[in-house]
Amino acid sequence: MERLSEGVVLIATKNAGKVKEFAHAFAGLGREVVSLHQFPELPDIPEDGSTFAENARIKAKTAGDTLQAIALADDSGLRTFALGGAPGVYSARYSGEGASDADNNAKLLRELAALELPDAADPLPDGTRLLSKAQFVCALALYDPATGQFTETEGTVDGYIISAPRGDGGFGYDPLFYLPQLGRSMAELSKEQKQHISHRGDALRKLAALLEHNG
Ligand SMILES: O=c1nc[nH]c2c1ncn2[C@H]1C[C@H](O)[C@@H](COP(=O)(O)OP(=O)(O)OP(=O)(O)O)O1
Ligand SMILES: [Mg+2]
Repeated sequence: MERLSEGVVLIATKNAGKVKEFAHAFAGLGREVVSLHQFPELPDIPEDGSTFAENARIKAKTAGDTLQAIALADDSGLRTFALGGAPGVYSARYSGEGASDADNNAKLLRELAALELPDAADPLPDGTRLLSKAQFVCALALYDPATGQFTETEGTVDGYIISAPRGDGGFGYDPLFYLPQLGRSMAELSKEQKQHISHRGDALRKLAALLEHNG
């Protein structure tokens, strides 16, 4: 098993989109990241918690204990107002186990269309409809196997689900998540802009503040 070198941050994730965002954020602090892609022999971690925070703790503890390294885990997802908060903690497997981002986005639009609700706000100039208020949530858990302690934060960002995808940046539900204050979808932002506004950026800044405060 590959040894973790000093100063490298272990991110307990297999999501390539998250890895890119953490790599960008930690590069600003002069740190490199490794993800679970570097440890293919580790079995998949069951995410059977009922909250984002619980799932983040499960992933951080399993990876941290197994690899005997401080581990940072991210459990995140989308809450859609018109769907009573769905897909929530089921965001990654909304359209079934092993679902692709495209499958999940298609299901989200199908479910919203089936409701036949009035739009949540006026359409965009090109006719794209704002179907529902929505929120991205990111729970972060940093776990130290030497002490058994967790440091945890949660970040959010509010927006709208739109009727047609925009942009090709980011990952997951980003092309369908519209930020009215920027007039763009999350997938139309640069890495810097996404980090500035996103649930993950929010949670990371809160984590940095907490670690600084706790010494
Ligand atoms: O910034 C984001 N932009 C768009 N979509 C996002 C974002 N953040 C989370 N999401 C969606 C993707 C996935 O459908 C679910 C996360 O599920 P979640 O279990 O936390 O991650 P995952 O299974 O992809 O990787 P892993 O558990 O190995 O970290 O929410
Ligand atoms: Mg997952």
